[in-house]
Amino acid sequence: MAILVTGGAGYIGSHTCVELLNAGYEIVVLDNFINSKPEAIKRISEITGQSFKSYNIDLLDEKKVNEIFLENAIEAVIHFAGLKAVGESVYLPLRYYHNNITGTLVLCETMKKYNVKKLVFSSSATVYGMPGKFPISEDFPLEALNPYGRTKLMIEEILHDLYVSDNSWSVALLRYFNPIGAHDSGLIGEDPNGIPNNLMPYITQVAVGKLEELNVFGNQYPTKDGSGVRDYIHVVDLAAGHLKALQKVSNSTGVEAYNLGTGKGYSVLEMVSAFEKASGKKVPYKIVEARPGDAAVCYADPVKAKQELKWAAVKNINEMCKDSWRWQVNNPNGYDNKIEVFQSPHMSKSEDFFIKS
Ligand SMILES: O=c1ccn([C@@H]2O[C@H](COP(=O)(O)OP(=O)(O)O[C@H]3O[C@H](CO)[C@@H](O)[C@H](O)[C@H]3O)[C@@H](O)[C@H]2O)c(=O)[nH]1
Repeated sequence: MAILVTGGAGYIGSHTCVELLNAGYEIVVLDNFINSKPEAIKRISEITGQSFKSYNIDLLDEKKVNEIFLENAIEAVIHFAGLKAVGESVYLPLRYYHNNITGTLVLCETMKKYNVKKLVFSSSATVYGMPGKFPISEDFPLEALNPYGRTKLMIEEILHDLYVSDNSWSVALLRYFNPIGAHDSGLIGEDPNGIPNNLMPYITQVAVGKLEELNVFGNQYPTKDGSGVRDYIHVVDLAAGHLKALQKVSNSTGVEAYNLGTGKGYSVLEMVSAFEKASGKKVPYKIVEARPGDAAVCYADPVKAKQELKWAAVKNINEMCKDSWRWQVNNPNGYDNKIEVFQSPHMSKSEDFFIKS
């Protein structure tokens, strides 16, 4: 029996595949490689020393998705596949609704057809909108602020309806806070297209000399230093949370949402100094206007995941920064061309960050 991982070549998907293989699961990956690279698949095998089936298939292609279930004995699905850029979703709402919602409908229809009813869904803390108090627990009111967030919220609701229609389904809705970091091999990590939208890849690209300086979006928030506060979580901790959720859905029925965060908030300026300390690199920055739609503060109450999934994040901010940096230094162009030894003129402690061979 195998676990189907949709979007398994992506940032969180690839790290989860490594944890699944290391834990002895058989996996089958589906990815359309629109926002990911086939090289990630090779590297998952390189890290784990294991091979697995990977299909270059779009979830919208019902016939091909059906073939995966015909060819493999799928017992459960971890569903990462989806478009995820907030800003882009505002300009391309139909693309986001079609891809994320219809893709999920095709997946669930096929699962139903093959009597596979265990699903771990990649949701997001974005479903809390702009909460007024902290920490955020799973019973907070839900709200979407953009089409991307609305797709996550709508999919959560669709999965609830599915369970109401058939109580033999078992679904975990995992609401991620801010994943950063990378596998400590330096072989897989976040590989954004073009200029990064998110803080950590932006910081690492400044540190490696690809971007000139970081723009800190606002310093007038009601936070300790005026910059925005988020709950950053190591992607390997996040991946481990998926294995715990998989065990949970395998042994029960129902639909449950879980926050996957650390419960701690760090400001943008604290992240800059944590990164400088971990990497030995300076990160020049300037304060610019706040980004429209950004919350001042966002951090999780992770107690439900601890109690019900027996999961808690264990990696600290220093490990998150070190691992993000190692990935960036070893792969200055992401997966595009693997550079074994990268000599940055700015590097002070570079030997720490070369790919382990
Ligand atoms: O160049 C940058 C990028 C970000 N920030 C700030 O850094 C923090 C984190 O921003 P970012 O990394 O973009 O994450 P979020 O805006 O918190 O959004 C992430 O977290 C959400 C869930 O909470 C998800 O819905 C989104 O997809 C995901 O990108 C915020 O205070 C931003 O204002 C900067 O100051 N400069």
